[in-house]
Amino acid sequence: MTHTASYPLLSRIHSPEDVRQCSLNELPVLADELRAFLLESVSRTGGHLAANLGTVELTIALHYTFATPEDRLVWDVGHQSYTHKILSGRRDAMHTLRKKGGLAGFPKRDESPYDAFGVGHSSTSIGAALGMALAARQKGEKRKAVAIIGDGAMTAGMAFEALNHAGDEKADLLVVLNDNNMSISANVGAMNRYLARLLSGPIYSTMREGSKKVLEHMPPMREFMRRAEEHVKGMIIPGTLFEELGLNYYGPVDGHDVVGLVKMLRNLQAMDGPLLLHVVTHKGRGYGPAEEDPCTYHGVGSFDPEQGIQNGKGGGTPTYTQVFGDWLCDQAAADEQLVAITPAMCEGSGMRAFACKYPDRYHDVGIAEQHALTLAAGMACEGLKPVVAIYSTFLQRAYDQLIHDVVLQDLPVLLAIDRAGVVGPDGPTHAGNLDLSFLRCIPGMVIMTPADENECRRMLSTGYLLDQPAAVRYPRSKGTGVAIDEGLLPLPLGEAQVRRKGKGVAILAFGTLLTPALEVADTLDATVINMRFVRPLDETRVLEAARTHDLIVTIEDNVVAGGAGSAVAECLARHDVTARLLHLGLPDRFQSHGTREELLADAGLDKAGIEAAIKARL
Ligand SMILES: Cc1ncc(C[n+]2csc(CCOP(=O)(O)OP(=O)(O)O)c2C)c(N)n1
Ligand SMILES: CC(=O)[C@@H](O)[C@H](O)COP(=O)(O)O
Ligand SMILES: [Mg+2]
Repeated sequence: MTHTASYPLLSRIHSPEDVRQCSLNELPVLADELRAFLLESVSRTGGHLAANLGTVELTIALHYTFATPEDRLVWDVGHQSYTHKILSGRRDAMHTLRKKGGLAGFPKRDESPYDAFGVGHSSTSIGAALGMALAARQKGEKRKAVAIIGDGAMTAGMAFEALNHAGDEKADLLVVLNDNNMSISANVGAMNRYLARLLSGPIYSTMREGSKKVLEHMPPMREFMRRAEEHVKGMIIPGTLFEELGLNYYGPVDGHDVVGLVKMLRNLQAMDGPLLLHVVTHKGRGYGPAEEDPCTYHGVGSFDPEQGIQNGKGGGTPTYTQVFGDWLCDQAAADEQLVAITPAMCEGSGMRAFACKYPDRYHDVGIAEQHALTLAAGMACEGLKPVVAIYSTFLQRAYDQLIHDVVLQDLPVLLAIDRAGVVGPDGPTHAGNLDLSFLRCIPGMVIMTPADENECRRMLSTGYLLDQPAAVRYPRSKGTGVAIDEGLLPLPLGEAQVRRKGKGVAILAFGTLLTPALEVADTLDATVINMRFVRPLDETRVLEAARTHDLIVTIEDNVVAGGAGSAVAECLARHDVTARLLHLGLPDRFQSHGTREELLADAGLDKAGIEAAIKARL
């Protein structure tokens, strides 16, 4: 619960309507209280901290100015929407953030009428807000649609596709570009440099104070624009890229001056047509450690704000991500044709060491998954050996590029698919539950599911050495603690491994669920086969198991529909072998947020669930 003593003004706010009752002078006080509340709350629950600290004033100003929820606020990614959640009636539930049954980490349409659009993946805001604006126009409804998008999210093709359309449609849309000069790590690309030029160039430097004053004192914008539109815009920033795309550009303005923001937004509110407001913010604002190191404070676990996050080396069992990062450096040392590509997820994918060691062979393409795949294809055409490290959920966006540009041309690109299967607190937008299903149907792909970290390393070597497209998919978790080979030894392609010989039941495990499968097998005296490859499937082992056991159980951390178990069923059907089959996997619905362990247990994929399901079938 919020302590009234600590947050006297914030504790009076139960909805945006209450915000709108505040005087302008109270808004900076509200911002201070919100920032303190955010730090206190997120340091306990974990979540996305730095981006939220940076958008406090902007969020207050938006709710203060616009008639939400009638006017639509569409947050891009949504990792910066905590102030929005707090102001729209969810303050007292913030302690449940990202926990099972609690508030989602992103805006979600069924969580609140103020969440105009469900998000999690980047760069959808302009398209969605444009859709809402066009719908309002068609229905004859007068309301604003506002997209709030970061400079990182602005690097994606989707954002440009929507801008291109918006400028042409002349729809009633406001795009607020929240420019903090950061993605998760440093932002990249020519667009980023262009935005920096807008901020540092002589025009902005000399006009900054002047233009701010012009805007603060100008009469209501509609009237003003009628009188001198071109003149004023010319005074602020002439000829921006956004103007060329058909949006009226305003700014850059200070995103931490809440009163100035309100005045600016009120002016823009009175204008029609597509507008873009360039707002400059500081990621991590107000909390020293996060201001200095916004990357570390982008997404945090719980920590003591007095101490800050302690980045000890930690030792212990490595995560699959770390295993990939180590393998990448070792493989790069062994082969100078190796190049590595990330769509803006350097740290999350374990590539920081590689990026420092091999800067010329490291390519952060921005939030551009589609481009990442096609770029890799182009490099492979010229004899390089690209490794694309990508989260399972974000690979969904590059599906056509994978099929059309990589696999159809049989190019040797290795996908290191992290965050496969159950992910956890980020919820369904970030779940990697579908990849086996959507990869398995692509002719010519090799798909590997390591059961432990050593196998992960060996599978990466296997995929790398193949002269064809290959994928290794691994979860967001620590390994099992097995010893890891130092070399770069491949595995025999398409060969499963019998891990336990039993009778009656044969468990065919794909990936890290081998561990609970082995535990269950000890109780049931079942055979366990570590299948390793979803494609090519070890058909010999599958057929043999079917012929010598009463029940075949397939286990995977992918949805059952179309997953690895389906591959087994198809194999049996193809060979006209009849067997009793039990498919264990993720359910045929989107799983909500919670810890990985909770979500696996909910799906019946912990030891107890697996055992119960098999016994029930027996
Ligand atoms: C399609 C997709 N790719 C990658 C991500 C991971 N991701 C989340 S936030 C983020 C950085 C966004 O930068 P920006 O829009 O500038 O927001 P900031 O964190 O700086 O406020 C990235 C890469 C994502 N959510 N969606
Ligand atoms: C919002 C977003 O997409 C990322 O910040 C994501 O939450 C990172 O997830 P990991 O913590 O698994 O790297
Ligand atoms: Mg940013």
